[in-house]
Amino acid sequence: MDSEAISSDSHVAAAIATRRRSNSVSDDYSVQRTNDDATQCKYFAIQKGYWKDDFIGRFANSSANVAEARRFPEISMGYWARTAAIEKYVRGFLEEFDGNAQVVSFGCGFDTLFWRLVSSDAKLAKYVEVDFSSVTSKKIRHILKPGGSVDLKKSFESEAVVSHHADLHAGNYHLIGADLRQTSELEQKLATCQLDHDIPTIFIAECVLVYMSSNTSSSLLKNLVSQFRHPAFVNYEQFRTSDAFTRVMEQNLGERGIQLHGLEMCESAEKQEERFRNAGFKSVKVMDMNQIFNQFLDQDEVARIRQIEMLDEMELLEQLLAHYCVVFARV
Ligand SMILES: C[S@@+](CC[C@H](N)C(=O)[O-])C[C@H]1O[C@@H](n2cnc3c(N)ncnc32)[C@H](O)[C@@H]1O
Repeated sequence: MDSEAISSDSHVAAAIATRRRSNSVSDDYSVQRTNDDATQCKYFAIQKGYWKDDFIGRFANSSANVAEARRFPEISMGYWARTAAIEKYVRGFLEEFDGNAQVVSFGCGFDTLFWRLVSSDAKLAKYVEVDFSSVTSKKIRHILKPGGSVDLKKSFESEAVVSHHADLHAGNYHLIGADLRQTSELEQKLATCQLDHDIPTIFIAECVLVYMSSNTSSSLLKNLVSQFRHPAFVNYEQFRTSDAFTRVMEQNLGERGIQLHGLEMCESAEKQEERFRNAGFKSVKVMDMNQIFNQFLDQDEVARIRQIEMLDEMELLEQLLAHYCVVFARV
């Protein structure tokens, strides 16, 4: 067979594989793997000194090399800004209610915010993390594995009880395996965490809602407003999605079998506002990551971040930050 035929065959095969993946469980598998990317990028940025996290080393693969494109300073700055912004919103919320408040993290991946809060003596009533069972079971293994210099179990109020390999309950910390798109499965699993529906509760979705259809994420938000008396929501995801930047990103993700089913909600601040207001949230603030970087976050910290790896030009960073946003919504 000549080389052209081989290459066109492999093109066809790749296209068929992508189409198959997009409508099957392997689509979910590819989405779950985005957690590995986020963890490795955060681990890389932390090692560079962008921020301090004593816990991520338990979850990251310290021997894996981060792809060159993910080692650009712009990428590390973006990860720093998103982590810092979410942490600031959550800490502010917990302080506002003197710790008598709960945190629920949807699509938590290997996020370490629970440990960062507890180790800094932040007060909270309950912390619940949710992800696909295949992700939570891995997270549980990392939490419980012996050895290492940091013992994650030390942060728990009581001994960890694991069920079905995918759920862990330990005092005020809970990690549960559930598909956020499956309403009754999610509600059943959340019920095992005995959340108090009457106290203030902040929900986090860091790069998660975009993987679900707009209808599904909208009904998830509506359910929260109807079930919790004082919910707040901090959402980080793509933004300004109708230009070439997003098309290239979509194409790259598509080649890895990842579809962004909820991208239409990320088009503009108006779309985000509409989604949260329709779900019953009364106040909705949308900031793109340039605003987060230059106004919302501590400017001494921003100055320190800028020194770590000096950029020759700001255009790429500004372009990247313009395509992500944080939404903070309250009832
Ligand atoms: C890009 S990763 C982000 C992980 C973490 N929030 C962070 O920012 O480091 C997306 C996460 O959302 C989870 N996720 C996406 N769709 C989900 C669903 N329908 N149900 C449960 N988890 C989901 C994935 O498994 C993955 O862990």
